[in-house]
Amino acid sequence: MVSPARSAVASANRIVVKVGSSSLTTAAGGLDPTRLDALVDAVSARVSSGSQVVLVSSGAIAAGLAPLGISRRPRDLATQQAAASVGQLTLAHAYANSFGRYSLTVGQVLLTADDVVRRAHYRNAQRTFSRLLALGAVPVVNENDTVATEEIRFGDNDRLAALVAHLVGADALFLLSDVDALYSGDPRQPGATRIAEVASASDVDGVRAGSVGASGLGTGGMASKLAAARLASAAGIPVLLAGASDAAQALSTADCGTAFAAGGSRLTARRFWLGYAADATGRLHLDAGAVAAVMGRRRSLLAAGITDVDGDFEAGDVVELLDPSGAVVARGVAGFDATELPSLIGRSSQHLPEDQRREVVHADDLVPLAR
Ligand SMILES: Nc1ncnc2c1ncn2[C@@H]1O[C@H](COP(=O)(O)OP(=O)(O)O)[C@@H](O)[C@H]1O
Ligand SMILES: N[C@@H](CCC(=O)OP(=O)(O)O)C(=O)O
Repeated sequence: MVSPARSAVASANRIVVKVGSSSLTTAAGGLDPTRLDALVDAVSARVSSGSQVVLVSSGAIAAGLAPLGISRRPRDLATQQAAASVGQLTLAHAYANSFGRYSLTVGQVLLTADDVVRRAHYRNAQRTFSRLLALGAVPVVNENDTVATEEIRFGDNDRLAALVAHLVGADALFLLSDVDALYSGDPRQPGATRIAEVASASDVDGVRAGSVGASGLGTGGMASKLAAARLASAAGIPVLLAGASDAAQALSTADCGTAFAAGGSRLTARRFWLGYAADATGRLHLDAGAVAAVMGRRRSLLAAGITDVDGDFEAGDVVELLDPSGAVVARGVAGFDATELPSLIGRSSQHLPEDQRREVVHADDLVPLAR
């Protein structure tokens, strides 16, 4: 029987397809036109069957290496940026030509983390995607590597793709890679078994996901794909993780790879931003009672349940909420400046001055995170 996640992915109307560097390049480095064309064939077939597709493509750095005479992926940011600057042009040109075979027009969208993290930018990006799709174009997205600094980088395109999937209101996310599915451990090691369905977060509890891919060209390996799949699933979007060489099958019938079910209902743009996209500037450490109240009973966080505070934040900033073991369990908007809290924490409301008897994080501004 086909799982609900798999049929949701197969019949999704608006989709985001992410492809990794290792699936677009030759062993010797540089873009592989045959593989790029095969991907475009599969995406174009999905478009012609009525879907709207946003393509998140890595490969700029990899594509820029050969023209610059560099033989291995550089480690320093400046050379990565130079390679991306050269390679992004090659990549965009290759997509424009390849989609042109189907009379499809592509639009290049290069995003920095700020475009997703800042609310005004987020809405601006939403408008751009919406208009591009309405006009029948295929948006081709990448991180704006040339200007992204270490501090503000998304870091990997798997996360970027999950964020874009929410941003455009996608019905499914496809993560296409050089491996055909999720395995219980790195498939390069003996004994790893293939996982076809992930119905809930606990299904991947025992999975060992490496952070370095086989090719050495991409970033993040399977660990970043798993994190992205969790993120999308938490946002209510089902995910198919499949081999890029199976793109035609993945995008038509979805009967390959690993299907991740959407967990829960779709978060509103604001709650998704709060929980997963915004930068957190501080941390509130909670006692066990406070964790149960905010996570289980969806209550506001009161000063009485906070044991410690760190970071330099102001009321209105986003902070992380940690359980007694130090794990981040939720995020929310602080109701106080960091400097006000040390004299309030651990005290119940009736013992606080009247003007400070309010929630530290209001329930409406608090997003429990998926495990
Ligand atoms: N549990 C796992 N399941 C599947 N692949 C894994 C796992 N752990 C590590 N890997 C490795 O992750 C690689 C995919 O990551 P990567 O090469 O960075 O992909 P991409 O370039 O598509 O983003 C696979 O080739 C595989 O060797
Ligand atoms: N933005 C970078 C890709 C970063 C990245 O996540 O790569 P990958 O792991 O191959 O998806 C580039 O275009 O080279």
